[in-house]
Amino acid sequence: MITLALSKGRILDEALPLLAAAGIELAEDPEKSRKLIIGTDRADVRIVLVRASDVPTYVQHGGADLGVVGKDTLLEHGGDGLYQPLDLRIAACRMSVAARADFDYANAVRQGSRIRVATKFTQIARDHFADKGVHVDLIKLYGSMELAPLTGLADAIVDLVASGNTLRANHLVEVESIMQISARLVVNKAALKLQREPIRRLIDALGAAVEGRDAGASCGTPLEARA
Ligand SMILES: Nc1ncnc2c1ncn2[C@@H]1O[C@H](COP(=O)(O)OP(=O)(O)OP(=O)(O)O)[C@@H](O)[C@H]1O
Ligand SMILES: O=P(O)(O)OC[C@H]1O[C@H](OP(=O)(O)OP(=O)(O)O)[C@H](O)[C@@H]1O
Repeated sequence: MITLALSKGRILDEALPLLAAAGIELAEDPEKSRKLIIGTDRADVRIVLVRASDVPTYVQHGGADLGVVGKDTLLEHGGDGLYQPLDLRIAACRMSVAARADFDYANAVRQGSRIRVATKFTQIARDHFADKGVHVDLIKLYGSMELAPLTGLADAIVDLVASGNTLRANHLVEVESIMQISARLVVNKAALKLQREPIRRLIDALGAAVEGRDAGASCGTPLEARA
């Protein structure tokens, strides 16, 4: 049996078409069911539903053989015991620094001021500001980061940005992009040794599904617009 960990919401929504293209259909709709273990049309593959931030933990400790997880979550957790064979290019967004329009971030950086930064992504933020040589006081939050600069809790935030709608709705501006983010397939290293053939086949099928989807998406796009 191969166990794949997924989280409900955007990862599940965007992973399902890839799984289908790789020949795996879920036996029931996870958004409608309260079940946490969902079978598939393949007797040797099952899905476990966990919180997005728990996916690396499940895979690292063998609660699942594989998982789909955002690069942000993976960097925060650390990659110990995990093999990362595929960028699935789903749940795409970027990690950015944002602040109120009246906070002069560039000037604060230039002056060497200490900046108060609120974020759920403390590891990524710490590494980013250390690389830049910027002094920061990090304030750990678990959600609604956008509120922090509006209430005076922080000068800036480090958060995920996709359309930019959340920042705009809260009158914040993106002042620096840290990195592009997308979801990765992660595999338990020990499981890969023990079940090499079936797991390898699944990785290859998902890799082909990603390539097929992206080749299909670029068909019909004018050549000059293709990346
Ligand atoms: N607005 C967005 N657009 C596209 N991808 C996103 C967006 N926000 C987050 N993501 C990506 O999707 C992943 C899963 O996000 P999701 O909102 O489902 O879980 P979460 O709320 O961050 O996790 P948890 O429930 O464990 O706190 C994130 O880790 C990130 O990689
Ligand atoms: O640029 P946008 O398209 O507005 O997307 C960015 C928002 O998406 C994520 O939140 P999400 O919707 O996942 O809510 P959550 O963090 O509360 O789960 C992220 O934390 C931002 O708030």
